[in-house]
Amino acid sequence: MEEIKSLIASIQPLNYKAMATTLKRLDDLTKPVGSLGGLEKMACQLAGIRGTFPPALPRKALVLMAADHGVTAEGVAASPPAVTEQMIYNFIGGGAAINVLSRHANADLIVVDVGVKCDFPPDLPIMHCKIRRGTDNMRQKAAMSRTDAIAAIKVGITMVETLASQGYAVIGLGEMGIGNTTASSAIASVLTGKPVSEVVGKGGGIPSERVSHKVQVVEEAIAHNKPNPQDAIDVLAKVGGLEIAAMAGVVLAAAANRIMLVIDGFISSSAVLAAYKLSNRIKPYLLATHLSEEPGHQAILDIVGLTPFLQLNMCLGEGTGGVLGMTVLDAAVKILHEMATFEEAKVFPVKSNL
Ligand SMILES: Cc1cc2ncn([C@H]3O[C@H](COP(=O)(O)O)[C@@H](O)[C@H]3O)c2cc1C
Ligand SMILES: O=C(O)c1cccnc1
Repeated sequence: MEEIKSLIASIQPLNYKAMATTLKRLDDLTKPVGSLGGLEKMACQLAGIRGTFPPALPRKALVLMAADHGVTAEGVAASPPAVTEQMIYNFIGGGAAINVLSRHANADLIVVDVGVKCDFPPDLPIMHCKIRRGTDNMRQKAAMSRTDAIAAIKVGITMVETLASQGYAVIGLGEMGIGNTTASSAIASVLTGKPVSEVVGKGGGIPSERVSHKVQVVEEAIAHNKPNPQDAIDVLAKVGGLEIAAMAGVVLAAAANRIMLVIDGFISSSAVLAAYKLSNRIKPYLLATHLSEEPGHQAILDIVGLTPFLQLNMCLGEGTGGVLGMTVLDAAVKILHEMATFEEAKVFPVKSNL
C-alpha cells in the first residue's frame, strides 16, 4: 500500500507552458481559431502530459488485462467462463477485434494474465502475472482479499513502468474476463451511488429478461460484502475483479509516468473510477474515447467529468473503442506537425466587419 501511496504522491500537474505553446501554434494554423475543436484539446493535452512542444507522434500500447470471475456461477453472463481462456489464444493468433483495431491504430497489444482460471504454458507469448485463478463468487463472499487486490494493482503498475522505460507515450486500457460487467456494475453502483438497476446492462449479450436477475445478484453481492465506498481498494477486492484492479494500477502509473491513459468502455471506466477515488490527480492524464452501450458508462464518466468523442453503439470491451480513439489522437498530433501556418501558406484572412 505504501508503494501505491508514494506513486500517487508523485503525480504532477500538466506542463502548462507546453500547452500554451501548442495552443498558440494551433491558432496560427490556416483555419478559424478553435475550429478543430476536440482535436485541438487533445493535442494540447498530450503536449501538457509529455511536457514538450510539439509532442511527437506517440508510441502507443494497449494493455489487455485478463481474469476470470467466480460470480459467473450465478448465471450472469451469456457465455461460459472458458471463453476467457479461449479468447487469450485468439488474441495470440491475431484474430480478435482488438488485434484488428490495434493493428489499424498502430498500437502494440500486450496481453496480461492477472487471473485466468487455467494454467497457460509458460512459453505462451503473454505476460504471466497470475495472482490467483479467478475470483470467488462475490454473491457469497468477497471476490478476493485486499492483499490480492493490491497485488493485482501492482501488476498494472509494473507493466506501465516497463512500457514507460520503452518510450510509450500513450497507453490504452483493455480487458477480457467473462462476467466482468457484473463486477464493473457493482463497482459503478458503490462508487457513483447510483442504484444497481441503473448501472446493469446486457454485458456480453444476456437476454433482456435476464437483466433483472443480474441486478439482483449485484445487489446481493453488495449487501453481503458491504464494500466501503470511501475505500476504493476495499471495493475492488470485495466486488471487483483481478483485471479491473490491474487496470486501476495502470491508470495510476500512467499518470505518475506522464503517459496519456486512453479509456475504452464501461469495464475499463470502472477501473478508472476506482483509481480516481484513490486520487483525482489522475484526471488530466485521461482521454475518454467512446460511449459504451452499457447503461452505467455515462454515470461513471459524469463523476470523473469526462466526455467521449465517439458514439458507435459499441459494447465489446477488450480496449476496442480506446484504440479507435488513438487513431483520432494521432490525427490531432499530425495537425500540429503538418498543417501550414497563415504565414507559411500566405493566407491572410480579412478581418470581418461583423
Ligand atoms: C467471444 C467474446 C469476446 C469478448 N471480448 C470481449 N468481451 C467482453 O465481454 C465480457 C463481459 O461481458 P459479460 O460480463 O456479459 O461476460 C468481457 O470479457 C468483455 O471484454 C467478450 C465476450 C465474448 C463472449
Ligand atoms: O463497455 C464495455 O466495456 C463492455 C460492454 C459490454 C461487454 N463488454 C464490455
